[in-house]
Amino acid sequence: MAQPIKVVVTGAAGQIAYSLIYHIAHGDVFGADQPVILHLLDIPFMMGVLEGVVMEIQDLALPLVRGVVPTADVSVGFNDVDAAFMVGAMPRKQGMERKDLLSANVKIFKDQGQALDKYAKKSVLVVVVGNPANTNAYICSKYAPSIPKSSFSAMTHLDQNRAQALLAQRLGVPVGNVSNVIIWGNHSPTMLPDATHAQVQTDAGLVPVPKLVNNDSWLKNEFVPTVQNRGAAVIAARKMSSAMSAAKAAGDHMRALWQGTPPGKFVSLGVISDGSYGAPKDVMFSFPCTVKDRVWKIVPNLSIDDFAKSKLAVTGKELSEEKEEALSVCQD
Ligand SMILES: NC(=O)c1ccc[n+]([C@@H]2O[C@H](COP(=O)([O-])OP(=O)(O)OC[C@H]3O[C@@H](n4cnc5c(N)ncnc54)[C@H](O)[C@@H]3O)[C@@H](O)[C@H]2O)c1
Ligand SMILES: O=C(O)CC[C@H](O)C(=O)O
Repeated sequence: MAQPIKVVVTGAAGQIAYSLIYHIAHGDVFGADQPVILHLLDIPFMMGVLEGVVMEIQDLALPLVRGVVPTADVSVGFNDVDAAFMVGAMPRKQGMERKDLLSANVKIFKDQGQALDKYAKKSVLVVVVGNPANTNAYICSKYAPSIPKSSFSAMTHLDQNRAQALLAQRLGVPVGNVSNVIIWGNHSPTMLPDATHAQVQTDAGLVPVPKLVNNDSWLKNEFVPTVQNRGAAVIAARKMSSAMSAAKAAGDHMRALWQGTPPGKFVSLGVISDGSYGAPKDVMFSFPCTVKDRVWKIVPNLSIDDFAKSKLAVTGKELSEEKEEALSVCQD
């Protein structure tokens, strides 16, 4: 069996981590043969709660767990880690604007970027979940200059899963038969969920989703806003931010990075933009990607129509504005 890898989860006493830790410990993310040492980082006030989480991990009796390190000290939490789930941040509550999160959370990612730079392996893969995820990932990477920018990504896999599930429901097919839905841009209501290149596995082979849906108005006027606003809908119903589905998506995202994407399949990742598809450069923009040997590549040459182009411009502009605001918060 392989040597254990060290995996840090920040915000380890919180809602998302409570589900995410199980996925990691069970082998759903890094593989059924990959032992893990779990580094669980939270703030000093949460150390009591974290003790309870550690007891529960022990009581899971899962064979892949080879150690658990609960801590409020970044030099311990990030020490020599191979993979990092950056979850620890304030979630939006009902009545809060998404923008309220930026000033509250972005400084956490500056500090933790600096800590990753100092203590983590240089080969670490960093997935940012805490909101605003794309801009936090940008800041985290900026303050960790010794780690390649391509090792940082922001999670839009929850939006991808939401879009995939909505299409499966509309078409009356199993969700696992739908693939290659794309999330473009920011993990925010400006994102573009795009079914143009999505496919359904049928008995007759792969069939394009737009052909099966056969209703452009539904795709533009219902599918897109439903996915864009799903996070807010969950908050309105639960009075708390999505957690079980966010944890599953964080595992899906890291699994794609760690184990690669199947032939012909895309995964949406918020990654440093090279300006592909007219996106602004040097922001963490969600693109369709393939992954091989832990290296992602933006899928080239996909057709995008005028509707998509106009939406990409809006979400790109939002990301550029968020980046400027975050940089100014970090200078305060
Ligand atoms: N990208 C996505 O799709 C997505 C989806 C859902 C939620 N989120 C975001 O994930 C974040 C976490 O959500 P949650 O529901 O788990 O929140 P939560 O409040 O339940 O847990 C957050 C945890 O982070 C901890 N924390 C705060 N500052 C920290 C720091 N500096 N270092 C380490 N830990 C710290 C808190 O003490 C708490 O235990 C939120 O920002 C939320 O908006 C993102
Ligand atoms: O705060 C929000 O609007 C969304 C919270 C979370 O990112 C989600 O998508 O469920």
